[in-house]
Amino acid sequence: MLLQGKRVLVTGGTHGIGRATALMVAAQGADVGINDLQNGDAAASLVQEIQAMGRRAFFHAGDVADPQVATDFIAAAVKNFNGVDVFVSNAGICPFHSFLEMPIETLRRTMDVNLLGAYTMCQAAAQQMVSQGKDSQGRGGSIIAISSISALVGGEMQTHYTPTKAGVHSLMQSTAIALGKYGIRCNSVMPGTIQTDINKDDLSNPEKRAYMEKRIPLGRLGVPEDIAKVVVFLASDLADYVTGASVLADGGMFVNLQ
Ligand SMILES: C[C@@H]1O[C@H](O)[C@H](O)[C@H](O)[C@H]1O
Repeated sequence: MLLQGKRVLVTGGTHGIGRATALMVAAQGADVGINDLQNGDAAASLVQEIQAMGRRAFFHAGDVADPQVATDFIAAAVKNFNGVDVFVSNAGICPFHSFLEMPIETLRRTMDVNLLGAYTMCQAAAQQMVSQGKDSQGRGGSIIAISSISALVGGEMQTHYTPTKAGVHSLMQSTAIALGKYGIRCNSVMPGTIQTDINKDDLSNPEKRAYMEKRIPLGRLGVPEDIAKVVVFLASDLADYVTGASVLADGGMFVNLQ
């Protein structure tokens, strides 16, 4: 069990990469706090599934774009678990849209959820981790932000999205420096094209799907568990000397020029 007794929080945790992460960290021995926009069947069944593994779990509804939700989510972690050891900033949106006609509302919403939300959530988690102090091995906590291959490359219909993913990657580089003295590690994961709700419509176009699959040396689109495994590594003591890093998990898509 790589995460025995660790207290892990996940945003955007009731579906896709977030859900797979919540289940996999629980399977590795962690207690899990989940945040997502709405409470509902997905949240309730996830909490039940984790409790059925013998772990503690709670759900906290709220929009990450609202900084107050960050404060409240951490307060809920203190109430339920007496603190936090691992924070996974996963909540994100990608409403594909052309650049020239991009509505300001779509741009603002994408920036507020993907970057402002990641910033305020990671800051609130770090403030709590600093107040908890280091453990006997000098560990102060692990913050993991879900960035993307799109932090490194562009997307015609993602001009509002790719800057936020580059921003999340950069945020982890700077917080790694700011928080190293507290024994807190900060890293990003860069998923490639992972089949989730976020791109279901986009990949329902057979040409687009075939084009993306052809770009992947491992020959398949990713699944949420492919990313959850990387999160478990970065959350675990196996990554004790890993901070300020970014892990591409894209089946080789990024390097595949020719
Ligand atoms: C929505 C999703 O976002 C990812 O970051 C990457 O850009 C994928 O290709 C896209 O399908």
